[in-house]
Amino acid sequence: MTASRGTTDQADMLRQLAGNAKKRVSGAPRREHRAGLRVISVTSGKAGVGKTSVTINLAEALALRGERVLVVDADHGLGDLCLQFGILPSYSLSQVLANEHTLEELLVDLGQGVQLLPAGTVSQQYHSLSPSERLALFQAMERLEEHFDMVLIDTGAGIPANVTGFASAAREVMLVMTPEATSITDAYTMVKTLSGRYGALKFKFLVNRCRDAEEGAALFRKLSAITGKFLEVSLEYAGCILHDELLVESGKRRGTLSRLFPDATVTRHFATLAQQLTTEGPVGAVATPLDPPAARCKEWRNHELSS
Ligand SMILES: Nc1ncnc2c1ncn2[C@@H]1O[C@H](COP(=O)(O)OP(=O)(O)OP(=O)(O)O)[C@@H](O)[C@H]1O
Repeated sequence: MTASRGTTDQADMLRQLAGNAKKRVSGAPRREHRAGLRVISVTSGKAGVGKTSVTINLAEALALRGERVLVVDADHGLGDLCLQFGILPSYSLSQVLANEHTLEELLVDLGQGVQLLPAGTVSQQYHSLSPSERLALFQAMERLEEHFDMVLIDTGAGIPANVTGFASAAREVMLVMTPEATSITDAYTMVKTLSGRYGALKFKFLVNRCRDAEEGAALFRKLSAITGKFLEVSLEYAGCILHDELLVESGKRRGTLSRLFPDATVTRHFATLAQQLTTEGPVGAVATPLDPPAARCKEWRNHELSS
């Protein structure tokens, strides 16, 4: 199959998929306050800044607000959520792609209204998947959409294509950074790469491990000033999470803040972040490079399929 033929086939398939998705959405019972599924990638320019901690605690805070949340663990590093929670998935993605099991069977119930899709090995192998396997993966992910209100994708760090591919698979990108010397450079590189590679135009920033709120806001102002000079992107400030040893403690105990420390200040910060996200609606929308009518209908972007 030639590349252009493959692209046409995929575009046809996507149009069909988009049509099906539309039908499902209009026919499926939806929570009244939901405008539709929201997919947010949580990513960073650098490893170890707290993506996984932010993802899982934000997921629980969202679930406590009544959202049905799916966490996609697309990080195959040490921050792998399965490793952190001591979970051994029953099936692998290759079995799903071979139609031996469904993606639903791969889901792990983390409790508190949060489900986990352990996809770490997928992101590792992502770019070795054939176009038809990638299509099968996104089709399978689409089938999950009616079960959830929010999807948070915990990606790996940095700019390898397997990381940025997952990071840009969502309409919204939340970049996590910390107040370290290299943080601004790393975040800037990530914004430049994502916007250059995928046309991502808006990002939401969360500063983690701050001393105080002013430190987070100051860091964001610096980053905005630099990106404003060199890049045509829109940045939004999500706020900051203070450095708090309770996060380390909850990680050690393989738990989460809302379960272990429901009344702690840092737990309230996550609740506030969840509240902002649910009340303000989608932010940081990513431009869609695909055929517009098909792309508009899809929350899981399939940009790789067109290449
Ligand atoms: N706000 C915080 N205060 C104190 N410690 C934190 C905070 N956020 C995260 N940590 C700690 O920092 C360490 C790294 O966090 P985490 O694994 O979430 O980072 P990550 O960005 O997902 O890492 P990786 O890139 O390796 O996947 C963990 O020990 C975690 O408990």
